[in-house]
Amino acid sequence: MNQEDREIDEALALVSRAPTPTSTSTPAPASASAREPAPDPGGAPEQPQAPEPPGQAGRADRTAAVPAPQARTGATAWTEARAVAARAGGAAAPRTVRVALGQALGQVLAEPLTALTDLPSFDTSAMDGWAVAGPGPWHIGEGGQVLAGHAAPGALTDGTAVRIATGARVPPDTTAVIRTEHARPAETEGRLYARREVVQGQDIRPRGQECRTGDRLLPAGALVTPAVLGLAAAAGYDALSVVCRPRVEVLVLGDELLSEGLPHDGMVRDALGPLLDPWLRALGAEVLGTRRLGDDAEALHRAVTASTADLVVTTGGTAAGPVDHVHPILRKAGAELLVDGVAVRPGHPMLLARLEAGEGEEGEGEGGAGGAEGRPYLVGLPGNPLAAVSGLLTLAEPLLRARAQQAPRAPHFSSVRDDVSGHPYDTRLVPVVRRRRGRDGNGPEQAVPLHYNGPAMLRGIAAADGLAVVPPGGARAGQVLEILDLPWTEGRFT
Ligand SMILES: Nc1nc2c(c(=O)[nH]1)N[C@H]1C(S)=C(S)[C@@H](COP(=O)(O)OP(=O)(O)OC[C@H]3O[C@@H](n4cnc5c(N)ncnc54)[C@H](O)[C@@H]3O)O[C@H]1N2
Ligand code: MOO
Repeated sequence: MNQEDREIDEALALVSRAPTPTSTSTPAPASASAREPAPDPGGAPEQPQAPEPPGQAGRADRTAAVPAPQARTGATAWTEARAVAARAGGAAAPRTVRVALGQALGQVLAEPLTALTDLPSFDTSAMDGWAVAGPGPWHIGEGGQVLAGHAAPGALTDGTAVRIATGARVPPDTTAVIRTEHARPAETEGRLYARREVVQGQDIRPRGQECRTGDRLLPAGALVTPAVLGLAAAAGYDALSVVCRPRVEVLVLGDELLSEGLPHDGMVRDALGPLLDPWLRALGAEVLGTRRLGDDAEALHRAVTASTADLVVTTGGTAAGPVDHVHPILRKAGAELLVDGVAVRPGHPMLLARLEAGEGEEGEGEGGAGGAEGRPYLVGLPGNPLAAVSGLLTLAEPLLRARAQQAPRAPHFSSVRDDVSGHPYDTRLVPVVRRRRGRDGNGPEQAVPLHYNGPAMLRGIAAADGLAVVPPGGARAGQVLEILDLPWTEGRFT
């Protein structure tokens, strides 16, 4: 490891001493000092209480030897949970809306983008220079110059030339454009000579070269990127039909949460309200609001049943404690649990439920929030902050993407630099940073597992580029793992 790596490792508190794949606690980072608490595993699963499968200790590749998670816990397997969430999101016909171009960024086209005009819409000069007709030398016409944005110029007669600007309409009967630097005007003679051979049609962009009116430029479902906005504008659009952003309401539960200042008297700062709103927006949602409800079951029931959102996201209250109200209120609200616990660490108490249609929503048209298949959903995120992030990426993201008609994210893979400990039966999601090997940083890319990845910690994820999907039993250094990109680092692992 070079000096720069060492410094960054220290700053990010990377795992630089690799844990063994089967250990249930990871060592403190190499940079650990007296400032740090006594070896906080900071990442080892907190509850791998099930015994290691006999005779397998120390092996990372023993996935096949462990019983199916369902058989052990009733929890849904991680990949299946994501698939269930995606199916739920895709169940409803999409709502669509027409928005001004400037508002369409990041949304998905509800209709194909069809050219409203030929592009270019007239024969265009590709260069600053001279429009010429027929073979040279050419008589320099009296007509001045042809500029972009001006009305149709008159036709060129054979043997004449006229100055022309890039983007200007080419006069009818022009046979070529000669770039300024390839032309020699003899002002006294009133003639233009070419410095090199002139090819018929050179530097003229013919009308319709890029598309003809009615050509399909992009399919429905394409993501509106800045480039798509540019293309749409060029093709004549002032507004676009897009799939509506899924509406999400966030309900933050817990009497112990503070919204400002330092933690005190057993109270902690709400880390999830500030995190979820922008993260959900980055996933393409319209966040209707974030409300703090404390541990009030009645208020939670009212908020869930009255919500007009497509997706209600709750935080905390998913476990079986005395004030964990999410399961009881879902029962009371007649909700259908689609996922009740996932075989993933952290985050295993996460859940997904289909709610009854909200009041006044039943009559909405096809694809409305209350349509037969358009019922709203609830994703219950565990209260531990990294567990909540795990639930967000496992359940909320696939559901929102499908609801917004966005294609599932293409999986990325990267090899891990260090051994990563695993849960005996469950998938682990571990924050990683991207690094390139080699002195000049031009070697193959690697994912470096970060320390401080315990369920209650955000220190690792805050420094991360993605989350590595660690199979049951862990992974060895060099093993290729799927990496979940974070919305703000999308594509960095490609
Ligand atoms: N007997 C069992 N207890 C627990 C289990 C279990 O299987 N059996 N699972 C543990 C796991 S794993 C998790 S994760 C949590 C999930 O608990 P809840 O979803 O009910 O969350 P809470 O109890 O409300 O809170 C847990 C923890 O997180 C803190 N928290 C909550 N909300 C926030 C927030 N907005 N910002 C920051 N921190 C938050 C809260 O203070 C607690 O410390 O259950 C375990 N228990
Ligand atoms: O430990 Mo809990 O895995 O979901 O945070």
